[in-house]
Amino acid sequence: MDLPSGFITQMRGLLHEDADDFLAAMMREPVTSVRLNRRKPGAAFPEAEPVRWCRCGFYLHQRPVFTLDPLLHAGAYYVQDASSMIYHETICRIADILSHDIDSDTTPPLALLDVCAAPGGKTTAMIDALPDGSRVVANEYVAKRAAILRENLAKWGYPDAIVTNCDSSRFAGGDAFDIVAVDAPCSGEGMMRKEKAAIEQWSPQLIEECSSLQKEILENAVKAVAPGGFLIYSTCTFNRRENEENAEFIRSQLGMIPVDMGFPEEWGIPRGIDTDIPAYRFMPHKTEGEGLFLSVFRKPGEWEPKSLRSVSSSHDKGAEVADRKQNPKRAIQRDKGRHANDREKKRKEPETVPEIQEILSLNFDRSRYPEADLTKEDAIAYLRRESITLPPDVPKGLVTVTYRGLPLGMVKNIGNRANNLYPKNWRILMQAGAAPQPTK
Ligand SMILES: C[S@@+](CC[C@H](N)C(=O)[O-])C[C@H]1O[C@@H](n2cnc3c(N)ncnc32)[C@H](O)[C@@H]1O
Repeated sequence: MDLPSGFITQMRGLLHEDADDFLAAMMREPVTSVRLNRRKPGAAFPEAEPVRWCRCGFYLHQRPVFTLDPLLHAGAYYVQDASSMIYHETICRIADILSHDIDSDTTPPLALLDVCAAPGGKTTAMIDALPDGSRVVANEYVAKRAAILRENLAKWGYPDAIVTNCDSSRFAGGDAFDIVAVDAPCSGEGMMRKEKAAIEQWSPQLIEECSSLQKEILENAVKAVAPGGFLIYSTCTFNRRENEENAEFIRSQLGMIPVDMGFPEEWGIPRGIDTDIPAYRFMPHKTEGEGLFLSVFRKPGEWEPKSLRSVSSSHDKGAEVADRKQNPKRAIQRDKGRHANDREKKRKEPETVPEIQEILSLNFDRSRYPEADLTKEDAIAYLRRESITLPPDVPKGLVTVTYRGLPLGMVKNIGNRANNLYPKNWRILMQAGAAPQPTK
């Protein structure tokens, strides 16, 4: 792997005597890590090593063929770079600050907006650190990526999360959210070990373009933060222009107050470079994981735990929130159609097939349908959308299929076989038997 010479020069200028160690670490293979879903327990990785800054994160010695693990599709864990898992601890610490503010031992449910959310790694990490009942809006600007985000969040199962597909300007104003996260599109220098494209696309001009897009997103995002609420700004790049300089922009131009998250020294996370703003830089020669810059800010004003308005509570409604803003007339007509559909559906019950989002949701009423727990082989066949055969004692009709007790989806059991109702566009294409890869 040849790093761009301009990038090497930039990093030598930033890191001085540390630069050789950094460049050597950039040549090493990335490590594989996973984060467990605290609300869907069931996954276990024996011999995994804990990630210091995330109690539910683990490094693996081997990279399993994740696609062929039904527990991944059930939402029991997420494959995530260890550095990004700092979002979990960041939300834990923000929640502590907020409960302290109101002299309470517990944090009330919060409203959180993730402005740049796809594919959903940081959203799911934040969800796991939020108190139950918190409302989450996960937004993604690129429509195709929003579809992946919707799938990943559905699998994670948190019921009070919605997905939107908007420009960040849609959120400017309203002061509605206790926490707003901007994990900004960036030049991706921190991903060079994992993604060849990050090397190929690198240029000083790209850094400039990213830096100004980030400022635009940040200006909008800050307007969505409630008084006394928090803004988290992160990138997966190393240059100061997109990192410390934008953190300075947030403080001086957007009037936000930097907050030190106080991560312990023994976690070994380097601080920001040439700045008095408390910021963290995950660097591969210091911390096990890819590059990440993180800084946290607070909006001036008194925080009140009141921000749970105007955020609806199902994935589907979420899509409509986005739609409605673009075309209110069409949304109203669709509403009329929906009420008629609801009546029709009621008449046809119990044949109505629940949406996959509902089946995977932690709120799914599992007593509504009989369940069949699948072997790993059958679970993979199910995820491939093949028809499977259930044991003879399973009732005919709609059946929830589970793997190690976690719902995967539904089938319509007709006795000698069961028709597969897994969503077409979610089906896995990989054949069984692919070999795991060593990671270190
Ligand atoms: C660093 S990625 C987000 C990764 C995500 N937070 C995660 O942890 O899984 C940045 C995201 O910003 C999106 N994006 C691109 N252009 C954007 C824009 N103009 N406004 C907001 N987001 C944008 C990208 O499509 C991408 O999904």
